[in-house]
Amino acid sequence: MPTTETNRDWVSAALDAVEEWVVVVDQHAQVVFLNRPYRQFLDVTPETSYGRPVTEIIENTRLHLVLKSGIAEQGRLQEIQGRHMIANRYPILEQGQVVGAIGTVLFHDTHEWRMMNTQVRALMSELDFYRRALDNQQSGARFHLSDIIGHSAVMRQLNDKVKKIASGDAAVLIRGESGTGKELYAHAIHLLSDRSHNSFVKINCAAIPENLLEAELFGYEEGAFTGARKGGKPGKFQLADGGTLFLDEVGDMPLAMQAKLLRVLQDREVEAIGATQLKPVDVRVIAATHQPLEDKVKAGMFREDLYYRIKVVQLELPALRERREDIPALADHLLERLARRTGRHKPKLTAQALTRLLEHDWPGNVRELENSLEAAFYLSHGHKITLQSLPETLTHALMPAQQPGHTLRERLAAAEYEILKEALAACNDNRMEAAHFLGIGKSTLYDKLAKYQL
Ligand SMILES: Nc1ncnc2c1ncn2[C@@H]1O[C@H](COP(=O)(O)OP(=O)(O)OP(=O)(O)O)[C@@H](O)[C@H]1O
Repeated sequence: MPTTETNRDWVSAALDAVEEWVVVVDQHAQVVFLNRPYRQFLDVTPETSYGRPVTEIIENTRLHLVLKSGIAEQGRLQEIQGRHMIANRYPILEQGQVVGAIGTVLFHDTHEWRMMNTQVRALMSELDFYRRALDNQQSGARFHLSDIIGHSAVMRQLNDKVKKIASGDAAVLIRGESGTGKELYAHAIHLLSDRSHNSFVKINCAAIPENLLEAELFGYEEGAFTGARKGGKPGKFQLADGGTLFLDEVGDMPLAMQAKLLRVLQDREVEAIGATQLKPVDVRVIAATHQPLEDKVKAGMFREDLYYRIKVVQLELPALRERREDIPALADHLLERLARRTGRHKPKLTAQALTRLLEHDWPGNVRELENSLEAAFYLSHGHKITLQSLPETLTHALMPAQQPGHTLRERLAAAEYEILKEALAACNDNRMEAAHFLGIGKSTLYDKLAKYQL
């Protein structure tokens, strides 16, 4: 059994062998140990340094402060003899009492640190690239119900409903404003269902030109048209066979395609373009929309029979402003995700910044929160996100009416803001109706609402 003395020698020898510089102080902030590389850099010996106050031996040290606060400091910049270093400092505890402190200097020069950081970042972005490529290839569901953040009453009710309906085969229509998490829920339902071991396939009905949508959905046979791929191509329905097909932005599907989709859903058979035979498919459909489909049905732009077929179960996702109590947890989760992706520390939101996030109306919902935090994350210095690091859309969300200017442009903007607010109130926040009421197009209204953060 080695004695305490030989143990101590052994530990000193071990600490001398590492590249990092190590310093240990007692509870009076006097040096009790400096490893050899650190002694060489400081040009001291044990005889000239041990027992002396650390502040006399190491320039800009904070070990004496760590002794007082009992709080560790990590990754701090420290300048010694004109060189910048990255230092870590930890209190040493014995039975809950601070009995000393230990400091390490990781990179002796910020250049060394920057090189390392650049390498890590390059690796992380490479990893991100391959992860995304893999996701696209598998086209699978990635998000579980547990990945959906929200403990507000409305979210708890929603999640209870999801658990009840997920296992069946009923068609689900997910409704909610843009960025509320409709796709996330589609993933979660698939993963909770009996189809989870089969494919989850997504198609965005708004993003694919009308003339290509049929081929995308139902596939084509070899020679079906000029330019058709040799061997043909399976459609999303065939790819999702046994699994789930997620029809995003279903409200934007052209009428002709709606008729074909309805037939497939009723007969459970698909006919690829150029095929002579129908093929059976077993697909559960989850559709999503940010538009009021009833209005589209009334306007003759969406088939009523298809509407009833896809909305066997309806899920209404709340806007973020209707569940503000979830904002702190969501912000924390999104910052954690950013930190993991970039290999940086997760910054903390200052109280002021958090208050601002809680006040904002979030027309773009969780996606807007995510984008705002990402911008702030890159703008912030150190470990904090302050009010100043938030994007201008949040900090300058002072409405024109609150700050009426003098110029014609400012006064017109203030009047426009008031008119929009009144129209929304008169139409119970129904944007389609408000656009109609004001005699402007829907997209013009959306642009104006975004401009004034309404
Ligand atoms: N409750 C939530 N918890 C965690 N992240 C969320 C939540 N809701 C949304 N997000 C994140 O917000 C972003 C937008 O979500 P998603 O794409 O599912 O919204 P969407 O309603 O389908 O939007 P759109 O209608 O514009 O397609 C995603 O990055 C998603 O991960």
